[in-house]
Amino acid sequence: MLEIANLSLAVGQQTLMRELNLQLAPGQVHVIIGPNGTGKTTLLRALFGELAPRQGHVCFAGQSPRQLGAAQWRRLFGYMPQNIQLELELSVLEVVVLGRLDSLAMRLADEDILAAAAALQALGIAHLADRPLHALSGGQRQMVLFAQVLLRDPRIMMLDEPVSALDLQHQMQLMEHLCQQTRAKQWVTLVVLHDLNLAAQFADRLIVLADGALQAYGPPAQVLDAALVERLYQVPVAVLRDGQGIPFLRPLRSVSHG
Ligand SMILES: Nc1ncnc2c1ncn2[C@@H]1O[C@H](COP(=O)(O)OP(=O)(O)OP(=O)(O)O)[C@@H](O)[C@H]1O
Repeated sequence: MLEIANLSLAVGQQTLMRELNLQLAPGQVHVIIGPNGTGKTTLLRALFGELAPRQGHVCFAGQSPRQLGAAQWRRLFGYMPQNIQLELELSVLEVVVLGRLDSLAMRLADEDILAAAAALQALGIAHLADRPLHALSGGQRQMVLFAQVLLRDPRIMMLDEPVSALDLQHQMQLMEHLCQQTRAKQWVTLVVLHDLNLAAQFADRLIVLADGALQAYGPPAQVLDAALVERLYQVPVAVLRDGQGIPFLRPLRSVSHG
């Protein structure tokens, strides 16, 4: 269990999060949604230990970052930040193997190469293995960085807008793989998404952030409705539901065009 207790975050004078309390269970996909600039990335950075909380604390399996030490704490995480700009000469396979940098001790075992190749295969991008990273498209790079973070095999998986450059097929592939691995490996998974329909389809729990505070938390079928979305984004939406009550949202244009 990843516990977030009474967590308040600030950057300079600006308070970004007030008294956040959450208990995030292993084996579940938690999708963070909310408007631009509401602190989603800041929350991930704070969990990873890049930003000290102003108040409150986090702990995993009963242990705090202070008890574990910073290096050991970060070793719990697979973290794929937003918009990574990498102009590396390394090949795709080499970049994916770097997911195991902590344990490599500057030596590559066959098993590391095989694991990287298997991750590329599982994501349908094995054909990219020998290409230099800088020669890939934005979406291809995003899939490669996902493969890299998979190779860490963390306890806590955090992905910040991992599908922002992906086409529909690769969005579904990445999210399906993430859900399946979250169940199989019992990760505590946190994903930031802006696509509310993708969030509704794949989240076990939604974490809704706005105005520096938690607005709602729970299964999408319970949490996501027109009133919440209109309040968050000031956009009118129509909401349909499938047989399981999973909402499907359609934003409505304010001016009718005929
Ligand atoms: N290092 C920093 N110094 C000053 N302000 C910052 C810093 N990092 C973030 N902020 C501010 O904190 C707020 C929250 O930023 P954050 O990146 O966490 O938002 P977000 O919810 O992830 O946004 P987006 O959906 O646009 O990615 C923004 O107003 C941003 O300008």
